[in-house]
Amino acid sequence: MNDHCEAACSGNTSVNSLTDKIPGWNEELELAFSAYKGPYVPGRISSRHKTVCDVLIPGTVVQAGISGALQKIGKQPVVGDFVVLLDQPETGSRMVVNILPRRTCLSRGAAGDGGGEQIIAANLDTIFIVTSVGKDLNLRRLERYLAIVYSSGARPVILLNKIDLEDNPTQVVEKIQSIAGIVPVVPLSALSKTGLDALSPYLKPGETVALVGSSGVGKSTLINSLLGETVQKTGGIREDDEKGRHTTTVRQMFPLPNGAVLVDNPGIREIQLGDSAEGLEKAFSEIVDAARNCKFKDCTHRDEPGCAVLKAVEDGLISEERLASYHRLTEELIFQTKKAEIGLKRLEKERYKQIAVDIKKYKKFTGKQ
Ligand SMILES: Nc1nc2c(ncn2[C@@H]2O[C@H](COP(=O)(O)OP(=O)(O)OP(=O)(O)O)[C@@H](O)[C@H]2O)c(=O)[nH]1
Ligand SMILES: [Zn+2]
Repeated sequence: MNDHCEAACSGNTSVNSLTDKIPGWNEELELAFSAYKGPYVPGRISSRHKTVCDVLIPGTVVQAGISGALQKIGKQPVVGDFVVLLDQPETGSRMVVNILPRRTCLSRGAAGDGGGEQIIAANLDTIFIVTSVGKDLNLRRLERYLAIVYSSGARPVILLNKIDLEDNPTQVVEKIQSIAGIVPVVPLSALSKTGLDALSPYLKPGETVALVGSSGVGKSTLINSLLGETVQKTGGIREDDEKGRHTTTVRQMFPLPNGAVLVDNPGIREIQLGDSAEGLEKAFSEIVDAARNCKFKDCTHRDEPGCAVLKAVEDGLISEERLASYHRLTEELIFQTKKAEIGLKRLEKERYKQIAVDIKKYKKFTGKQ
């Protein structure tokens, strides 16, 4: 009996054996997968290429295609997805046929005219928002990341890296904490490996953790330090491994010895504010709380009379920068939503145009006017 068949067919023991072999596997997934029998095996997407995926199955990583049925309904497996794989070793065919329910979803506003959302990773438990001391530290950028991470459903943790270069790290942590609310801020040095112990509560067995943050803040260095080996190139020079090549296996999931897993790929690194209305509210919860007392329900907190948010700014309870940042991100969100709507309307218009052409053709064909 081969490894994955053993895992898929061995009844009650399968949850445990799969938890060991597919990081993040749990009873809920087991239940969702129980509908599948026979040549189906469970797996987790460790890397996504244009038309194929690398799938972690018990004991190994295999490459698989995506079933036509799945593509037809517009379901695209992404890094971190738990999937159902139709495995037929005798024909050498492997196909992702379904995606098991996602716990969390990291998305971004899709590039291009259509607007809309694009899911880039799934089932992330925690996202480390990495920043570093010095000129890279930008509170406004952190607020943006917080909004994105909140809306993904993952738990945000801010890492302040390169504290070996800072005389007063506590002061910098306090500054960040002023915008982070209840989100933990962890000072560390990825290079000299100080402070890494504070990450262990988030790197428990079965947990999936991704890293976001600007170029040069030390994400690759941190991954290498946590893994104790050089797996990611550092120094900001990165090859484009995904360029149309389907055969290279780009490592994007890095299992830690204890069973936790780090996820790192360019798509996650480059996230932007997408459909993050809910995340924005969580990232600016003190503004949302104050706004409950505004006189007008649709108050924009700019110049309305009876605005409780402006009053809180006046009283020094909320900083002007925070409110300005909230306004800026809200505007951005409205702009993106409008862009998406315009894209949809245009599609609709094109569809109607086509219908009109079809009707004309039909009338011509039947001789009716
Ligand atoms: N002094 C100091 N330097 C660090 C630390 N962590 C990373 N660096 C340096 O910062 C530079 C950038 O580090 P990377 O790990 O490549 O940064 P990155 O976030 O992966 O950058 P991209 O790959 O461009 O996204 C390298 O020269 C690292 O050696 C640290 O804790 N202290
Ligand atoms: Zn108001």
